Amino acid sequence: MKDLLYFVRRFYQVSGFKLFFTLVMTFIISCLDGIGIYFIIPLLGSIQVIGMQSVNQIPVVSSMLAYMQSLHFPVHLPVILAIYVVVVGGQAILQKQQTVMNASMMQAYIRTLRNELYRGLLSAKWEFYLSRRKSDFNQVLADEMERVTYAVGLSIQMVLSFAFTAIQIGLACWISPLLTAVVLLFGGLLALFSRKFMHQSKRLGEKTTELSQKYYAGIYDHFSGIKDIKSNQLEQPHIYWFNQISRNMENNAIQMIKMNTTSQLIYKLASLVLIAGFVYLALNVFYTSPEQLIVTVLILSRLWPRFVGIQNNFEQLYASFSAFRTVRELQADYAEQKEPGHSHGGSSGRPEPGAIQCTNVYYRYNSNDSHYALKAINLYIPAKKMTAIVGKSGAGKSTLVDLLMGLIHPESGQVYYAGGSLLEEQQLLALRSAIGYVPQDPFLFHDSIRENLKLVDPYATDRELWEALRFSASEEFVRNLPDGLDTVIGDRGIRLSGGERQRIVLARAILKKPAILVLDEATSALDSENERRIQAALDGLKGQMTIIVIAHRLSTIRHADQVIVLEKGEIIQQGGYEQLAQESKGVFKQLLNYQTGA
Ligand SMILES: Nc1ncnc2c1ncn2[C@@H]1O[C@H](COP(=O)(O)OP(=O)(O)OP(=O)(O)O)[C@@H](O)[C@H]1O
Repeated sequence: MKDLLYFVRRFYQVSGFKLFFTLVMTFIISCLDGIGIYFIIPLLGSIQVIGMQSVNQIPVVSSMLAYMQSLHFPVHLPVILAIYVVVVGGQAILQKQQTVMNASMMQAYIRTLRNELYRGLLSAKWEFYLSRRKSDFNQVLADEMERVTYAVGLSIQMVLSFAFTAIQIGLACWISPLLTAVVLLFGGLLALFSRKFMHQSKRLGEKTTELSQKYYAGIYDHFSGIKDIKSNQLEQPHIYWFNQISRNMENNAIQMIKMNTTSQLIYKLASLVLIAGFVYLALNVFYTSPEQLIVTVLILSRLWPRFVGIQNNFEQLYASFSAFRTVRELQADYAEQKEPGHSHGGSSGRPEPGAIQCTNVYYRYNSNDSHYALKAINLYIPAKKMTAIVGKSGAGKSTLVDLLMGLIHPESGQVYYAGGSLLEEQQLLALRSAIGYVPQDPFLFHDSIRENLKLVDPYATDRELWEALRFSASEEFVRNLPDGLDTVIGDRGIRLSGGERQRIVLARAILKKPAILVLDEATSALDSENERRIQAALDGLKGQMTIIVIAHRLSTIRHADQVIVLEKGEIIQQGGYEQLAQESKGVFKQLLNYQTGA
């Protein structure tokens, strides 16, 4: 309920006066609806279905007719028909306007919620993404947001429904207090009975969330690993999985419909019993006149659907509780793990390009785990020099680089940047703007090479783009592509080879003119000729920017100013390439021997 109130409050904040306007409009529509209905009574009187005498005895109607007569309005069939047409027609026109307005309000609301959620998700720390399924973000942004918006619309409708029901109960009381009391009593008894349906709705709603999360996660995984699936002929188990989950979703939806229709059926049957009971009692016990009986049934037929509607809305609202909870939990999670710079709106100033120093840094991915990915790291990375990080697989190289880029934060120990100062929180984003990063598995968007490059500098000229491509030894192959810079490279750059992707991402990093260039196995997919060309280009950058390279192939770091050797998260060797190569023992020598075949 607390979550629902939060979303209703946000709706009020987003919609402002429009909400007020739509409430007023709904009130007018409802009044017109009521007038339209009660006008049927004099209409029946004028065509002599019931006597005009009886019509005048019905309180609301007699007041309406008296008012018309005071305005010198003749109460004849054509006049009554004309008023009826104007009232019901006016109601239909307003209803149409209100539907459009409601839809635009709901669309603005879902857009605002989605924007907030998306911005929030992007402002979280790196660690936040490590512990979550990315498909859950899709699921929340698409399905859960729809359910939340629908339920908020529903709850506002329910408030209005309550108000109209109250008005109608008032009118009904005026006409027949006893009858209204009996209807209310009956409605109250059924509301108690329907608690069972609410719980069932809530449970089915939770199942909907669970199944939809599984569905999104499965599809995301399958299409991310489609190459493995195809090459290992694993289509059948995946098709089977998809069939199963689709069937479960279908069953859940059918159960929901069955439950809704069962509750509606019970209400309908109850209304039949109620009306039959009334007719019987009215005619045989109270000897009511046929006119009174018609009016009685008319009131019942107006009030009862309102009870059923409110009941049905409650069921649907309960089914949406799981969506409220999922969104709120995600919001709370990313708010708690917000990256410091984002909370200050970031800083446009770059921290001075320069050295990085770590003193006694410890880091582990899980605080319950005894395994530290980095231990007692004491390290100095000089400005505008090339530092290489080597070590066996799992030694902690990528973790160390993530730490240097401020993606993860030490559990203990400190990281100093630039002129020996501890990075201020609001400078974190400025640090990132000074970093050019080329990862092991480079990511490119489904767009042209030009747009992929321009991501880091939207104002880059074609000359600058070609310069960056030349630097990363990509000029030749890009010129040979059918549309050159405008060639669309497919999802994640699938239409390029691994080496071509690496070179484009390197060109992108260079285009950013970074103060610190980080290459995480960035040349692993290159042939020796291209690798040699990039090596030469990187050598040319020494003295212009700080370069940090992770490399498995030791030939690529021959010209590094400093080599750091990691093992099990600790620095076990440190020094110049030649110096480490000349040591007779040690991990570096071992790695070198493996690679030279010695
Ligand atoms: N997201 C994570 N959650 C938990 N543990 C992790 C995570 N990422 C890495 N690790 C662990 O941290 C340690 C260091 O991993 P890291 O990726 O830094 O090694 P690496 O030297 O870069 O390896 P490689 O050369 O294979 O890329 C490993 O034991 C790894 O299992």
